[in-house]
Amino acid sequence: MRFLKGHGTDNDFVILPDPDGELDVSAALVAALCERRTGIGADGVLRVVRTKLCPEVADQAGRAEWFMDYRNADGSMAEMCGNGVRVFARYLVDAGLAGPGDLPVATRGGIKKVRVGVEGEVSVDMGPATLHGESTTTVAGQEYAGLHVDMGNPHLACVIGDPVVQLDLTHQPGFDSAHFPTGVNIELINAVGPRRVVMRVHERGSGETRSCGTGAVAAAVAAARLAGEDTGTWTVEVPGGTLSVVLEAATTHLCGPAVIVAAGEYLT
Ligand SMILES: N[C@@H](CCC[C@H](N)C(=O)O)C(=O)O
Repeated sequence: MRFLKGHGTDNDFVILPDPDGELDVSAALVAALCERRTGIGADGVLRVVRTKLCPEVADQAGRAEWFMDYRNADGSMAEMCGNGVRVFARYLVDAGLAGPGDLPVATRGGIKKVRVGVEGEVSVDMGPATLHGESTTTVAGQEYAGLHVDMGNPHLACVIGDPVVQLDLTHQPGFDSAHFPTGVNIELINAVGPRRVVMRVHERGSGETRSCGTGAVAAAVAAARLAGEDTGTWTVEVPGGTLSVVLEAATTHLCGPAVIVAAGEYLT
């Protein structure tokens, strides 16, 4: 099975080219691919398939040729992946399957318009953030309050006073499963300067990752709200690098590096 490997600020993905929809990508296969010792190793899988071949997103087929079939490292499906869609677009352009410029990509969270050049950073119009009130998480016995931000997928974005670099995120943080019945991505955030935050994230289905694009937008939204702002450009520092988030009245944008680093053959 042919694969490529790519990442955006160290949020890494196995890319499976499947233009004609021939692969049977089970949850077990995804988990095996993502396993860091016995597999290729990744936070998730991006299957690259023509939208018209996928009944679950058939309504998007007239507007986006390619569907990002995203899976978390445990094999579960997610609606959206902000870093993933930027890496996905980088792959399409590098492979000659799409031209540089504005590229619509179908996702379970709807069509996302990605702007990708022949080289350089990749940005995406992430759509509006939807707020659903507040909730709490518990990390190593400490409870933190946060904002439920929906970016197509669910986030609990917590701006906290404790230094996030010192948190132990090796275990699943506690959360209110009545509030988040399908699970949640949890961001722990420090406001460190004007429109600048430091973020760590524990992702649903993948554990702690070194970056999360939808999470970065959720973090900017939560920090902006505390600052009494709802528009502006925010810098989000994650363990894997730096992302830029633009908050506008009607939408949000995410920008940062997205690179393809390897290609090969998976043998089992
Ligand atoms: N890393 C992604 C988010 C991937 C999906 C998430 N784990 C979920 O289950 O919702 C990003 O860059 O947004």
